[in-house]
Amino acid sequence: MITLSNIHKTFNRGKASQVNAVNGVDLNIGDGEFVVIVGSNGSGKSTLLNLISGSTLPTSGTVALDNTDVTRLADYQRSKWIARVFQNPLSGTASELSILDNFRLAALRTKPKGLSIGVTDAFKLDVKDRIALLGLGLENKITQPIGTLSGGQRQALTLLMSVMDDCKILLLDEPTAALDPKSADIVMKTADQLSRDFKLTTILVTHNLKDAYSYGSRIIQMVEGKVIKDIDTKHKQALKQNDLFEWFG
Ligand SMILES: Nc1ncnc2c1ncn2[C@@H]1O[C@H](COP(=O)(O)OP(=O)(O)OP(=O)(O)O)[C@@H](O)[C@H]1O
Repeated sequence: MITLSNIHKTFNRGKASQVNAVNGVDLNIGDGEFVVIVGSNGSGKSTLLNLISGSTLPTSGTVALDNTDVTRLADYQRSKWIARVFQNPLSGTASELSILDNFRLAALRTKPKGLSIGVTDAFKLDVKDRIALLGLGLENKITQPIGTLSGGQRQALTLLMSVMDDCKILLLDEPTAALDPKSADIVMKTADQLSRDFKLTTILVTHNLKDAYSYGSRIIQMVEGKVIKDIDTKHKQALKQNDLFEWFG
């Protein structure tokens, strides 16, 4: 589903501030894998996600999604494959608009410009059914401005909205970093459930090793822009949580 071949990303090339943020990464991620990327600050995790999403283009190397070379495609041109959720719960939604209107906008994300989606009874029912899956009782609040919800509720809805339109890849960049433990738990469980229900290929960047252990089918460690450890599904299954803490702690 995702193939990175000898990817490099250098910022500020030729200047004193030059950084080799991603430094020769080869990675093959198969359909339906839940990959967790861990590594210390500045090791290149977010840059790697940006290279996959297209919000950053590589200095060299290639990116393929679903066997299509997308190396030179911008992020909006990759949006039919990719949904992305960031750290800040405010970044994925429009505060003043109702939950329902936010879902309407999300449904339009990858549709041709000029297309509109009316808030029909069928659409409302579909949104309510999807929200009910979260088990947070938010299906009865769909006319409420989304800005009135807690960060965790909002992030769970952002996740749900991000997979409204048949995308295949879900990129999660520290989606729980700004949340309290209970909200973080809800968001991670939602991500896991959506990933399974929609058979998504998911990549999570996190500093939380417990989440990495609980949710990852594969765990990758980055250091200085390189992948230095890649624990595949078979080895992950045999792994104890403590092993992970010893390696990365
Ligand atoms: N747009 C940019 N311009 C210049 N340098 C950048 C840019 N984006 C990232 N970098 C640098 O590239 C390196 C990798 O950054 P990146 O954000 O990918 O690391 P990270 O592993 O996600 O870190 P963190 O865990 O702190 O979020 C860092 O040294 C960072 O300062």
